[in-house]
Amino acid sequence: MEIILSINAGSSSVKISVYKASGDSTPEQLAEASISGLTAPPAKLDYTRGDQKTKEQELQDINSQEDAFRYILDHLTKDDGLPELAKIEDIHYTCHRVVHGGDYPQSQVIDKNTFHHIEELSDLAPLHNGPALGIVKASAEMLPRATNIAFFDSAFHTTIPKQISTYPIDQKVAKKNKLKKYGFHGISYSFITHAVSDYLSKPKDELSIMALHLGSGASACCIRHGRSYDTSMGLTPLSGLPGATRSGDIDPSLMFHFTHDASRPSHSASGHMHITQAEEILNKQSGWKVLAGTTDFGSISSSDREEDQLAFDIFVDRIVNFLASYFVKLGGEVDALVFAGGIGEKGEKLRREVVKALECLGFSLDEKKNSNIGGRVVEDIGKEGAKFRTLVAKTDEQLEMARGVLAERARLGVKK
Ligand SMILES: Nc1ncnc2c1ncn2[C@@H]1O[C@H](COP(=O)(O)OP(=O)(O)O)[C@@H](O)[C@H]1O
Ligand SMILES: CC(=O)OP(=O)(O)O
Ligand SMILES: [Mg+2]
Repeated sequence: MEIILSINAGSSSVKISVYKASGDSTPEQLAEASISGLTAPPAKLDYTRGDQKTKEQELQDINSQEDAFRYILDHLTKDDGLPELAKIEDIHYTCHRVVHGGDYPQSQVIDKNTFHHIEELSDLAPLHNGPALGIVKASAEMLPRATNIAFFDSAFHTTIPKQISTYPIDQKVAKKNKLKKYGFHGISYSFITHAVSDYLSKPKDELSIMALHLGSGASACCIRHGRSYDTSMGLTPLSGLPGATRSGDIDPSLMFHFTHDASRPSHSASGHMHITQAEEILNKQSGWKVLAGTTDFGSISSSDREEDQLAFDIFVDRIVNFLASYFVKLGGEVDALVFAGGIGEKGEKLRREVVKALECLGFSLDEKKNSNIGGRVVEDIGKEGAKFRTLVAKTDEQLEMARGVLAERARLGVKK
């Protein structure tokens, strides 16, 4: 038996699942802990082990992804109901979600070389890779016997064709500085592709879907024949859809009119976090936080305040822009529109408004199904007789990574 710790560090949360695996069988989840609200303190802990559930326990002094990781590890090893993890040495593998993996098309065991390479990539995604590397370091120090494996959010998108991933800028500079569309949330899109392919009993390489991963960071993905063909995020997770604290797409020259200090280093620049004021403003001081004064899209959706409605309408408008474009890119051959991520899974009203906008294309919701999402991995919320399907998928990046370890031991060079 092997124990796998799967760590999903997001921009506002850290989710960690513990799995037990025998041989190459499907990993069995023993417990799941998540700390959310890192961008809107106090942070809150949710913990599930079997029937035991703790919800929204407020935590003090948890301010970063690394704090959250240390807290959860301590919580797991002290849980008497989790004898499999009584000793920290019992953990065989730690999977790390690393947002920016450059051109890595697959997961990698983290050794000195890969760590250094990921560190170099941090310049391209300083706000995302920094915290993940903090956790990798802490994990190497606290779990010296575990094998650390990095799973990249960008890997799923290495199939995007050149005409879509190339920015129309001087190609010498683009090549030298590795400036192109990478795309993110790929671990989630990979999970969604598997789950929908199973649900529809359609082989992955025949499956074409338009998927939305809507969480603190939000993105859309056009998946053609089981592979990423286009996605809304780009060089960094800033582009595309707006999010909890991110602007999403804007006119690039807007920043120079917003502040004269755009190119100055930001006060949160440190160590390998070289970030400018512009990056700080567009990544951390924009989106729902400044439009509506909250990063909780649930409360935005249920409010009739003018600023909340504006935030909500902006989101619907931007999502529809991408879906319309992806529908055309897929030549109308779409097996399903799929909602996922915290907002995609819980945002009943958002799903209703997005699908309403797509009615002209042949998507339609069943109101009852839309308001009664149960516990299944994939649920059909489309109206019977609609030309295209609409699904909700409970995405699980931790499980996707744990499965990846078991399925790819040989390539990764890790023993049973
Ligand atoms: N009932 C709800 N309706 C709409 N959105 C919700 C609801 N409950 C939570 N959310 C949103 O889900 C987001 C978290 O999504 P999640 O995918 O877990 O985020 P992360 O990007 O941190 O992984 C929260 O920021 C919140 O805005
Ligand atoms: C890539 C990205 O934006 O991740 P998250 O939604 O976790 O911030
Ligand atoms: Mg997430």
